[in-house]
Amino acid sequence: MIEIRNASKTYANGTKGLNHINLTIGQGEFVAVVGLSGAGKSTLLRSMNRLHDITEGEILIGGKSITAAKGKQLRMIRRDIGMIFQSFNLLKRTSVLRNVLAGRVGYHSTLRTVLGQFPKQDVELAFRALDRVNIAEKAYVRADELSGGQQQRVAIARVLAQEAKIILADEPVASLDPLTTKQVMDDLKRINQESGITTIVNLHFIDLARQYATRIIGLRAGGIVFDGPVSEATDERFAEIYGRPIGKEEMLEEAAV
Ligand SMILES: Nc1ncnc2c1ncn2[C@@H]1O[C@H](COP(=O)(O)OP(=O)(O)OP(=O)(O)O)[C@@H](O)[C@H]1O
Repeated sequence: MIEIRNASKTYANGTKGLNHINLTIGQGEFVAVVGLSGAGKSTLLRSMNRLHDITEGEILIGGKSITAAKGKQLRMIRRDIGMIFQSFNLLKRTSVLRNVLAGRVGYHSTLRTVLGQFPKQDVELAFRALDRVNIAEKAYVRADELSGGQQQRVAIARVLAQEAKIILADEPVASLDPLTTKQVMDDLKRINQESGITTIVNLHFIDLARQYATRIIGLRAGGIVFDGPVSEATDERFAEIYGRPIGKEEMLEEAAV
């Protein structure tokens, strides 16, 4: 469970990224966060694993305050949270398998991981993870030789190898074409359903949000302006979230034409 209590984030230059956010997300939910560029979607996601420090309030992960955690405590909380980025964030010149094994670094000493000494069980786990996203045959290929969609699958496999309980995906499909977008979203959804991993995805396209999420959170100027099931996220509500009628650029199906 993720609990966000009265969280605000003011950047050093005075910009308000988050404005008094209160939110509870239960284990196993699939949540899409939507809103215009600059609404605070990335700030919200990155605050959840403390890539950003909030300036007010508190965030609890599984009942533990990540806001207050330090050192080992912080590392232990972060071990349960997998991140997926628009730009994949892989070690490009390194094999797919090593990239997936990077998900295991939180479980071992730094020396062991620097030397690349992962136990046999980790390697087996990494292969199982690659299998779940259908790219086990690419294990020994260099990451930068894969297509964008395949690279994002490696990033998903890395999170699976990490045995994360929460996946935070910050615009995971923004660099992908429409077909690959659907494949990656299908992978995320299947993993959410099979393993009950809480999944929070920042999405630009509202048709994708409706198709894949069970709950939609709309942000505007750092605040929550909508929080409800997909059935309530009508075009009218989206227009309220965006502060204007929804346009073609917010629909994958139309943007793809
Ligand atoms: N490092 C930073 N320093 C100052 N302001 C920032 C910083 N990062 C983000 N902001 C500002 O905080 C607000 C929220 O940005 P954020 O990136 O979270 O929005 P977003 O909804 O994810 O938008 P996008 O889809 O464009 O990434 C914006 O006004 C943005 O300009």
